[in-house]
Amino acid sequence: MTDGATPPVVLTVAGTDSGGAAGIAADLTTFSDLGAHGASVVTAVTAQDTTSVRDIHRLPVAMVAAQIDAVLADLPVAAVKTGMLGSAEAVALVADRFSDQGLPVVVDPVLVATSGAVLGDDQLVRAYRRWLLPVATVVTPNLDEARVLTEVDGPPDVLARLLAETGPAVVLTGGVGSGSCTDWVALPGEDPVPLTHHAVVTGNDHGTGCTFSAALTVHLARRVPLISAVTRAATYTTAKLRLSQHWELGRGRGPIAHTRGEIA
Ligand SMILES: Nc1ncnc2c1ncn2[C@@H]1O[C@H](COP(=O)(O)OP(=O)(O)O)[C@@H](O)[C@H]1O
Ligand SMILES: Cc1ncc(COP(=O)(O)O)c(N)n1
Repeated sequence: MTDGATPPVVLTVAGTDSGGAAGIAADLTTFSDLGAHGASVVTAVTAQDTTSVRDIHRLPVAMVAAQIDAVLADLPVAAVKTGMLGSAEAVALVADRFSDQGLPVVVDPVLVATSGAVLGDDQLVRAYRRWLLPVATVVTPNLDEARVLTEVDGPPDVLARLLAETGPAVVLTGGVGSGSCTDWVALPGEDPVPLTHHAVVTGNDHGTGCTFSAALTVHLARRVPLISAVTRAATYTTAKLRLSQHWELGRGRGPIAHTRGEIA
């Protein structure tokens, strides 16, 4: 982007993390870092730190709707991502509002926090399957989320293929092996493709999935083709993990960097 040019508008519909690692904090800093203007719709407020989620306050669905409507009525949104939606009603609302906008819709099906806290129940999982996956352009579950969504306990490529049969492209993230990570990309009706990159050995990975899906959303807003957008989002996420690799923040899984350090 050249200085002074109007940036693309990217919208996140997600929850807050009081510890500043995941959710809206991760999304807005990533949008900003990658040159997009971030709009944000808050679905839930979490009292959360690096060790746990202590409490969750879900906003009334009418307030979530009012925020979405305010943004859509005024700003030229180029792509949207969803994070923690918090209730089946919010999932249905988001599906309804974005089904006919003609925008890339990236769905990060947040069900469990890095700390292990459950952020979505069975009803929410059913709502994802019924309403939001059919509307999504790309869904970005990790292996646990893919298992919950498919109700199948298979390997990542099989789960990616199964999920892609429900409509969206799938990026099944985060198979961290010895020295490398493999994300599986599946398009409906095609063989899943593994994308492998360097793994950062760190305990500071709270907010990693949000950061990845936010970066992916910015690239899709700029109409970068999917495989290239996934590769660039993974490269960005890896650089941020490298930056915070040795940080000592919090007593649990520390945050992925949202600072602008020296990024190779
Ligand atoms: N230790 C790591 N080193 C490098 N990349 C990682 C590491 N952990 C996750 N990633 C990458 O970050 C992105 C988000 O993955 P993931 O950790 O599965 O998200 P989530 O927070 O939803 O579990 C993926 O591209 C994944 O490969
Ligand atoms: C508000 C909110 N949104 C998303 C996540 C998931 O992020 P992570 O998987 O890194 O814990 C989270 N913990 N809190």
